[in-house]
Amino acid sequence: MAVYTHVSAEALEALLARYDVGELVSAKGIAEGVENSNYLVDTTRARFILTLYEKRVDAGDLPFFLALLDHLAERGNPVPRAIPDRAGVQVQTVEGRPACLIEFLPGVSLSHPTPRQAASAGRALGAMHAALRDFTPTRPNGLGVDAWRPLLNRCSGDLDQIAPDLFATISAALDDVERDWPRSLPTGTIHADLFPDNVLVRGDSVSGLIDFYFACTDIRAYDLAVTHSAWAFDATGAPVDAGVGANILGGYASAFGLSSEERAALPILARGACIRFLLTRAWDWLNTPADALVTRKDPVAYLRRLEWYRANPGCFA
Ligand SMILES: Nc1ncnc2c1ncn2[C@@H]1O[C@H](COP(=O)(O)OP(=O)(O)OP(=O)(O)O)[C@@H](O)[C@H]1O
Ligand SMILES: N[C@@H](CCO)C(=O)O
Repeated sequence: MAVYTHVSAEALEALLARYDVGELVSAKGIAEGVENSNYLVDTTRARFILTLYEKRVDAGDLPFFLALLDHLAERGNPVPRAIPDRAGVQVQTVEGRPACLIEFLPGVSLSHPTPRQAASAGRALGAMHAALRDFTPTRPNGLGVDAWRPLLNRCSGDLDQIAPDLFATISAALDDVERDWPRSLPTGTIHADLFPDNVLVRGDSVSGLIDFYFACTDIRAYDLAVTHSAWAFDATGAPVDAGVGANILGGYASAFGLSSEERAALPILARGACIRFLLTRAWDWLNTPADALVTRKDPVAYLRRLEWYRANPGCFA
């Protein structure tokens, strides 16, 4: 579930009174998601998402994320904008939390993407990188390659509670990734978390890209590697239809292009992506009580992906 903060009807009506969006008809909490509190809000004029930012999103980063969404939407990318109130303000305070009223996008989020949907998602990622070529604000990647060793050390030997010898396995994998990490590939603004559940589709086509709260400035091909690692495997970490991963790459290359240097770096970038998601999932696993309302994501599914990329270095050729 992802409703950490309850929003009263009075608070919601007071919020909507600041906007030209009609009168409140109904509001209900959205169960999906783990980071923020999300409500589906219907007014007499339209449907919206109300997001209250919880623990992981730093309010100081919101201007970057909102400028990014405006920039992408202005260039025709299917991303939800935060609606400005009558005074032009996008970030409000609701029940003591920073909050935004956000455009509702049509479509459903995917749990088992098909190769055609993957091709559309790859194209959407490429189109997003193209539209961000002239986006000038920057934000360091707080979960980039330089953050993984400190995070590994914070998890420490507790990792072995998750799988035997996990600390030693990830330590050795990280030695390789740090040694071979590309330092001169093109960088730009990246989504950094384009999992199937952050993509909305109608039929075979992408209708929305959401959840930009890890967006940052980093290697563009790393975004492609993250996306491949998220789409080409099932929830247990077993590879799915090879057409899914191939079409993520093909769709991306057709929309933005992929240089031979970027393609050659994908195996190491993908192993880095596996370490990133394994470590953040492991941290949450070790620090979230098993009976908490939030569903913990399985770190071992990313160990399986890491092993698969090590065994299949030619998969991006
Ligand atoms: N702009 C939007 N338009 C339509 N549906 C949306 C929109 N934003 C969010 N949703 C719906 O709300 C659900 C939860 O949103 P989201 O994934 O952003 O949650 P979160 O808790 O912020 O992030 P996370 O996925 O990292 O847990 C999504 O799966 C999607 O169904
Ligand atoms: N997409 C991440 C969660 C952060 O939104 C994961 O699956 O581990």
